[in-house]
Amino acid sequence: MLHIGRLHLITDTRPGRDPLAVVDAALSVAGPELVVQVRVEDDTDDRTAYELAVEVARRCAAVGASCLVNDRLHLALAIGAAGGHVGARDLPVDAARRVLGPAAVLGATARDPRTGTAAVEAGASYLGVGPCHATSTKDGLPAPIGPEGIRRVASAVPVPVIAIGGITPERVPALLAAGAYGVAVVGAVSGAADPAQATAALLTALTANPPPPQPKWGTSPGWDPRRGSPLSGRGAGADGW
Ligand SMILES: Cc1ncc(COP(=O)(O)OP(=O)(O)O)c(N)n1
Ligand SMILES: Cc1nc(C(=O)O)sc1CCOP(=O)(O)O
Ligand SMILES: [Mg+2]
Repeated sequence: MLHIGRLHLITDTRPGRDPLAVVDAALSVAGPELVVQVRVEDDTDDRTAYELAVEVARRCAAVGASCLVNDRLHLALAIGAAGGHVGARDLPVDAARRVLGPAAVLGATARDPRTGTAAVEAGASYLGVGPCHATSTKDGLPAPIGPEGIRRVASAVPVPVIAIGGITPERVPALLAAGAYGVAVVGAVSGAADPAQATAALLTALTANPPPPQPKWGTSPGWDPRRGSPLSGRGAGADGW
């Protein structure tokens, strides 16, 4: 089974931010424990996104941390990232899996058990589930689902759940108790006066609350290349798999 880190730092590329300085600070504290997800604004051109992703991947590689790319899977492939993350308006999970291949980490956004189960069946390695709490980082999200929303999804799927949206160290214990394996943050680190100290506080909250053993994760169907492509006419159920 793939190893997936428990603390995901998502880059903040809004005007006035310095995503690489924040990544450097977080990596200096978390090292290989950290997953950095490269996420850029929708109107950022691919060249700019690529240049940021190259720098993030280089920094991650230097300390053994993982780098994922949000949405733009061609960039994930181009920079040799560990994988990518997709949501409802991105490539469907099965298509994303075909792009990235069977060995990659593939995250998918889910807000309820039905979507989460479908994403796992389609090949997701982990689920990003939220928004757990109100966030000022992203507009247009549905109402927060809280720890109870995490519990509903986590109890339904055989893959790690990464809680997202308004995460702070103080909120971590309730989310882990609800079944989250880890957390993804933007503002808690990027908006902090001291991003290194903020990273340390999140790591402390996570390690003080280790996840319970999850034998069910080993049973995840993950991605089965025998499913073929929708374009090939082959697929789960079509010939009895
Ligand atoms: C860990 C994690 N969870 C959820 C998301 C959100 O992805 P998505 O719904 O595709 O929205 P955008 O981030 O693309 O705006 C995420 N990126 N990471
Ligand atoms: C990018 C993103 N996706 C979300 C979702 O719920 O799908 S919440 C979110 C932003 C998270 O930022 P912060 O840690 O500052 O709240
Ligand atoms: Mg997306």
